[in-house]
Amino acid sequence: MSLTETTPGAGTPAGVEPSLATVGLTKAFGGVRAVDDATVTFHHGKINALIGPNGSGKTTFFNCVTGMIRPDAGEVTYRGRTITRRSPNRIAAAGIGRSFQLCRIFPRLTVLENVLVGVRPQGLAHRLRGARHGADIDRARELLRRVGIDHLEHAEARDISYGQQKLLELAGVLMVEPETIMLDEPAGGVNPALIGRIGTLVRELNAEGRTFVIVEHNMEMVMSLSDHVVVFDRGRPIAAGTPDEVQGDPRVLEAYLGV
Ligand SMILES: Nc1ncnc2c1ncn2[C@@H]1O[C@H](COP(=O)(O)OP(=O)(O)OP(=O)(O)O)[C@@H](O)[C@H]1O
Repeated sequence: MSLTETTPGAGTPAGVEPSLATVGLTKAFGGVRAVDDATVTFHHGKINALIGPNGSGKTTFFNCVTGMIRPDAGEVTYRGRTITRRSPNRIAAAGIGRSFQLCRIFPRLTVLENVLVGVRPQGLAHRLRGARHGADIDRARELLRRVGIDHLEHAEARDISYGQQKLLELAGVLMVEPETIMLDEPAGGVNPALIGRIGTLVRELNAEGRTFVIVEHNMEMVMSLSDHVVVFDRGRPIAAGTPDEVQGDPRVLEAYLGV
């Protein structure tokens, strides 16, 4: 029996190129196996979603694959190359950008400065100094325009709405031109109008060639946006496929509803 048949989420259909992938990824906190022997493949050039009930290990999975925490066991590859246990900077340099469940912005910096600090991986002061090149500023402004908050360029980040902060974080991620973008709950705590804008941006950026891996609880967004959905329960994938396939999967209903 192939890996695809035994492990939901592990395989890639014919004609699909693997993007980010894990084999046997495991991370425990004390007695809790937050990610438990997870073998998952996301698809290059597609909008992938990672869903699952609260506490099923999605954020821990993101943190392991982006180098924020060290997995206890398992392999992470990106487009066929191993990136297991690399530092977050090296993983970013490999082409993977990410956002956080609770926005990571500098509240007392302006909106424009927040985008500029994404350009350089060193300390904050150095990043700001180094980023004051005209070309970087032009690009930061262009990205703010793109996400629709250019009118807020001089505002301090703490003074804009939470949804606008999510858009700001996305602009910061785009500043380093990642090939693959991982978003942790882009719609969480965001009003419906801005959720719509985030969805449209994801679609546009995907049409331009960027791969997405999105953790999200908003099922309407996930099902309307995604090409490929992986479902986690208790730290491991229990189903994977198109939105229609996973919605009809009894294992998914059981995980969500406990039926
Ligand atoms: N730093 C930590 N220390 C101890 N336990 C942790 C830590 N981080 C996560 N956990 C535990 O690991 C499990 C998975 O948590 P995780 O946040 O990865 O799930 P999630 O699917 O992202 O949840 P949610 O959808 O609620 O954000 C939970 O039981 C959580 O309490």
